[in-house]
Amino acid sequence: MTTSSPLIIALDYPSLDAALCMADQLDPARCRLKVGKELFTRSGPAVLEALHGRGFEVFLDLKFHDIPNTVAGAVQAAAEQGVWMVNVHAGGGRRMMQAAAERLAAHRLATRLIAVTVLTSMDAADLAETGIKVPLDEQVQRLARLARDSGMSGVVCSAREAGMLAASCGADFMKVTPGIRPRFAAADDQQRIMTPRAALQAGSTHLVVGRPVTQAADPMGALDAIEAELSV
Ligand SMILES: O=c1ccn([C@@H]2O[C@H](COP(=O)(O)O)[C@@H](O)[C@H]2O)c(=O)[nH]1
Repeated sequence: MTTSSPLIIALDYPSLDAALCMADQLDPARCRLKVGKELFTRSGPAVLEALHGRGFEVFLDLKFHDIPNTVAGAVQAAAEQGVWMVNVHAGGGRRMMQAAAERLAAHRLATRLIAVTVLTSMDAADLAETGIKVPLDEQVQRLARLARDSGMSGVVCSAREAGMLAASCGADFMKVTPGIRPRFAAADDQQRIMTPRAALQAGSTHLVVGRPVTQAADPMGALDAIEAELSV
């Protein structure tokens, strides 16, 4: 089932059972689901099969970052398992991203392919410590343009950069934004955060929400509150 909702719920759980317990409370008409490194490393492709069987579109968030041939093979493997979207790190460079995009095209695989710019858990000081001395916004802009020119359908960025990227890369270029924090939620390890409503208004095309829902005392109540905020 496909949905018009911008919400992608991050199933960051240590077991398949825990992830499915949450998925069974959710509705594929109301959100997509994200499978990340912890859950996939624990459960493998079985989790994709289980979520697809329940009608969900799945974003496989493994952030591939390796030599072009390796990443192209990994992206192909993900797409052949029917995921809606998969990602790589834009820092892997043009030839890596192009190889991945070309592999999908060569096999007529319609999975969306996007690239991570600067992790939402990082601030300017974190970035500088890695040796990147330009302002954080400028680095996000540079990587987003490189991703677009290398055949990506969009990027992962924070909602704070979504407006800037809508102007430079176009409204249709996907701006998938984690670091979404409703007013009732803690920031946790996220540095560049925004509320759901502000993120959509800023130009995010998709909102990734994990702990504010999955770790809430009342997860469905938290999701209802987020949806209510978005529909105001
Ligand atoms: O820059 C990035 C890229 C990916 N993520 C992932 O999104 C979710 C966010 O979860 P929260 O619990 O809402 O913080 C998580 O799975 C990350 O791996 C990101 O946060 N930032």
